[in-house]
Amino acid sequence: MTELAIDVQQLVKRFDKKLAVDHVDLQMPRGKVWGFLGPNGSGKTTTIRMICGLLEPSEGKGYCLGYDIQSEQAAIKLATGYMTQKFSFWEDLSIRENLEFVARLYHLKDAKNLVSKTLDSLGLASRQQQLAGTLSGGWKQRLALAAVTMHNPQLLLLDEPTAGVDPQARREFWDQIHLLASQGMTILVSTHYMDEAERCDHIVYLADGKIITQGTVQQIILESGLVTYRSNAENIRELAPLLRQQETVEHAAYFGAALHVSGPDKTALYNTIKRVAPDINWLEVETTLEDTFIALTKRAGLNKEHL
Ligand SMILES: Nc1ncnc2c1ncn2[C@@H]1O[C@H](COP(=O)(O)OP(=O)(O)OP(=O)(O)O)[C@@H](O)[C@H]1O
Repeated sequence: MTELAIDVQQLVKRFDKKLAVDHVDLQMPRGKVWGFLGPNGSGKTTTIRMICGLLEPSEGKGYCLGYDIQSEQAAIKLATGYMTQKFSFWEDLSIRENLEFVARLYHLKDAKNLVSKTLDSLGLASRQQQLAGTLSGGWKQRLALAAVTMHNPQLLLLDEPTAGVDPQARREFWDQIHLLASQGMTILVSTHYMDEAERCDHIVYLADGKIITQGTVQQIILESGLVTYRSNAENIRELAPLLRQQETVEHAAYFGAALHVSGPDKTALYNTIKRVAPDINWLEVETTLEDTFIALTKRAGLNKEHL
């Protein structure tokens, strides 16, 4: 068994003239939870689809669980579970019937028992007779997770699995993710939520198809070299646009009622905020992952309106 769950080199995907994925290298060890982050359209889904053999790369090569992504797609499909952004079910079938159908698709042995076990482990047993079409977002997502893990894949690829799901359901979903990881499953999950990113062993940040940075949360924040000041002053909203125009300010963004101002040079940043907003109290705070990603996206020349 290879040590790397994913080992791809120089992956490129072009859709006509659009370069969706731009020479991506990924070496992901087994048994870890990796997070895929990046603005909308940065290439996360396209990369995931190439890794699991659903999309032919324009260039590059690689292996998923030791299988060649360009010639061994069938083996990859059996060894992975892929939860797409818009997972779908047979709405007129019950939860149990949906899972039994999936079990048959994978030719799983002793399907009835396996479905019962899966229903129990994901807390779905009490609702097994409910029609999938009548489930709320959180329950649908649980059903989707059951469907993609029932064949006991070595690798789970989850594409924004918690989008539109309430905080309680998101937390429970992440408890399941960590449980599966503790049982040896490797998990790659794309997300826009910072709290979810912080629950990953390793983060890969993409912008415009390229990997901008990767590492643990601490490494990414440290390597950004950013210093951050915060103010809760009442009139700070009036000053924010002016602060954003300053050369030494790399980003200024609200976190609730507080304004975070970040830049790479501590002295220059402090001098700037004291010049622009002299009567306001500023407190140096730890740079957050969100501060870092906003600044990195800007460094890459990718404000949202450009995407
Ligand atoms: N089948 C396709 N045909 C043409 N362009 C595509 C196709 N699939 C993706 N793209 C383009 O490739 C780029 C990357 O898209 P992708 O869906 O991989 O981004 P993403 O990071 O997953 O975005 P999101 O966070 O919104 O899901 C986008 O500009 C998208 O419009």
